[in-house]
Amino acid sequence: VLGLCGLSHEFGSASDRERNPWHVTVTVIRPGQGQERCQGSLLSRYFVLTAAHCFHVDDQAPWITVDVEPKVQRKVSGLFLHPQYELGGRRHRGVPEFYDYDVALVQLEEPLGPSPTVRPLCLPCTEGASRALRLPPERSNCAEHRRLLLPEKTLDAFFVSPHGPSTLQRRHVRVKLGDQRGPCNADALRAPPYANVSALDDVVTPRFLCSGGTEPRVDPNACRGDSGGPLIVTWGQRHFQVGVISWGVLDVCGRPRAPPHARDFHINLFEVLPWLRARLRDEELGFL
Ligand SMILES: Cc1cc(Br)c(Nc2ncc[nH]2)c2c(Cl)c[nH]c12
Repeated sequence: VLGLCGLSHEFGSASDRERNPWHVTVTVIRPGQGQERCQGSLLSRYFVLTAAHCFHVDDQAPWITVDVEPKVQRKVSGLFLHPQYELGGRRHRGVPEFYDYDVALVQLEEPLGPSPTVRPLCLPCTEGASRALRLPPERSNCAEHRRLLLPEKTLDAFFVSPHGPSTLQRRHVRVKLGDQRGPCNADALRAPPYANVSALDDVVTPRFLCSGGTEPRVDPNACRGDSGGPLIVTWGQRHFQVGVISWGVLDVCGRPRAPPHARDFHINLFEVLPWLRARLRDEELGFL
């Protein structure tokens, strides 16, 4: 087993990688068609979780590489897009890009870690997460994980942005749940590609978590290149992945004064557990 999930070194002199040992970058180089870059997270020795929209349906595993740390590039043996992901699935409803179920798993040719700079994030609804949450056996279940990690109220979380070749910056955001969820989701229709969309439900589905905006505090926004990266919740000294960065309303990344309707949308991992469980069955994660 890969030891303790979601553990990082937070002491002063720790490197960015020691603080975020689960962070990887996924690169797709399509022969003769340029390249695409996304972020991802290590969930086990062989599997990286990222966004499905980083890939085309005909992408091959040999075209994909995973950068674990500077100059450590790993080959890929498999690519698994969520079966219900379909970017063009709602074109007939005026939705040019539909990001529902925007998640993918990338399988590495060789196993990784553990090491001080390479370690998986805790995946909810696994035994590793229960241990990290320090739950007694009678509370060691998926409903309890969801109650603790994703309560129906505004939630502090963070994502990680690469800031140059070897620096990783944590961006602290608040996920708008509870009574702030509606107003956050409503801003989805302010995204330029959705100008002709009439119904909010055509774009925002129950799979999404919404962050960003200026209340109660100005949240940073994800850049397109941050897509696929993990949305992380901290519990004590341990870190848990609750979402995957999918898309945003405006491409205002990095700009300090983003408007209140600059929101980012993430796929809620609790909404894709059956797929994660099936694909990660042999990874000894101990799904609950
Ligand atoms: C992080 C991120 C990903 C994607 Br994909 C974007 N593209 C997009 N969003 C809506 C329709 N298409 C954006 C934009 Cl725009 C801002 N941030 C983004």
